[in-house]
Amino acid sequence: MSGAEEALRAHFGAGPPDAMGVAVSGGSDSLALLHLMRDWQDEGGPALRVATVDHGLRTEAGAEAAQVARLCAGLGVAHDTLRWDGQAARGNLPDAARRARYRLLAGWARRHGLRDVAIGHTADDVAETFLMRLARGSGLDGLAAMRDRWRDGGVTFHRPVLTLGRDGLRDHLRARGVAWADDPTNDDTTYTRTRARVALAALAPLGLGADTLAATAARLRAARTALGTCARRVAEEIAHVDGGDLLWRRDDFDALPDEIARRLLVAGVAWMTGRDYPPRGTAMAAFLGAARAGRRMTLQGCVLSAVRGHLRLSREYRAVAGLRAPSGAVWDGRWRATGGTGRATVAALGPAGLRACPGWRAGGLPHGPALASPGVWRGGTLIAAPLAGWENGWRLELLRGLDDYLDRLLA
Ligand SMILES: Nc1ncnc2c1ncn2[C@@H]1O[C@H](COP(=O)(O)OP(=O)(O)OP(=O)(O)O)[C@@H](O)[C@H]1O
Repeated sequence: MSGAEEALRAHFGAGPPDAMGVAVSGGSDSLALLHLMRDWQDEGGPALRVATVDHGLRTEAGAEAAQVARLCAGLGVAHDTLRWDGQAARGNLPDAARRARYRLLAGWARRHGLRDVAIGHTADDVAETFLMRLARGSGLDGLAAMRDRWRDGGVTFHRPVLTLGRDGLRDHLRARGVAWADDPTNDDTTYTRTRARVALAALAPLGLGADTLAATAARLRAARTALGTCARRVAEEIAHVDGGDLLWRRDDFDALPDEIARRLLVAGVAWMTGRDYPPRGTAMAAFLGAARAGRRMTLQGCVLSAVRGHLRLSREYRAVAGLRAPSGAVWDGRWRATGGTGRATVAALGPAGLRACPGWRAGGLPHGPALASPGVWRGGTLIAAPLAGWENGWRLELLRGLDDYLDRLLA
């Protein structure tokens, strides 16, 4: 067995799935992944099904998908082309395309009863990312290598060739006479990744090859995992949820090293807002400073305050003042009103809601969090405010609880 075959099989350990999907763009990395997986299938590895995403962004993309389909037909593997209507996307297009790709792949896998999907990131991708992050001044989290597997949308995505170099994978394809598609953006030096690739080639004579940098990034990933595990243990001890707020015991928080304290805050903000991307480093440093000083500060629509021996993270009223959702639907990404009868609307209590609910202090929430907390309204009239102590037949269910927060500390 070649080293590449061994590495690929080692990724799955003793219990590989019976069947799995492979995401193949037509580039060398994912084509080599496909061939390695296909050889394994003959020797008892998972049965394969392949998908290519046509993002509709380059004219050649359709032809490349058709080329992958032909190749799969030759290998006796089922192939599907998934199309994305990228016209609707705004903002950062490559990022939107990447997110859409994972969403489409997860949906495709679920439709075909596949719980695992392999993608072709390599050690070169890790090394290029490492250089790009160095250039941005990233710390441990940014420099750590990408995960070799993660769950999303009910599917586990695998990177079985993450420790292998691109050159070796290309040799594997050449030996089999397989041609791959070269994405023209790979030579376009307006892309940071292309410049990182060029820089990497220049660093090789120093002994700083892709494999060396990828090995360092893998060590940093192990360190990141260890810190995440410690942060989670600390949070289990000192954090709790009250209403929709997250609280940490202040004495314990103050005694934490900055690195752990920062992780507790970053995960708290992500938990509250549902955003995947952490705040910028400078903003986060200021937030940590405010936490240390017990000073009020707002970040990404969340408010940090020091109240009665606790640090309290709450939703900012301004961030949710305009949000409306029919009862039964999800409000602010994390609340659902149930139990009452008839149609109603969920919206923040705000000043009008608190006026309509004079006993709101009975709910135990401070004034700011009470303003931002959800109430149930009908035609502009408040009919229930369960978090402010007035249930009136309605319940408000928090869809992300403490466990979700704790899990984010490991992510
Ligand atoms: N159009 C596509 N169709 C199917 N799979 C794809 C497609 N594009 C990428 N992939 C899968 O994702 C893997 C990584 O590709 P690529 O490096 O372009 O991904 P990315 O996540 O967009 O990149 P980045 O590393 O810049 O975040 C490929 O090896 C392949 O398995």
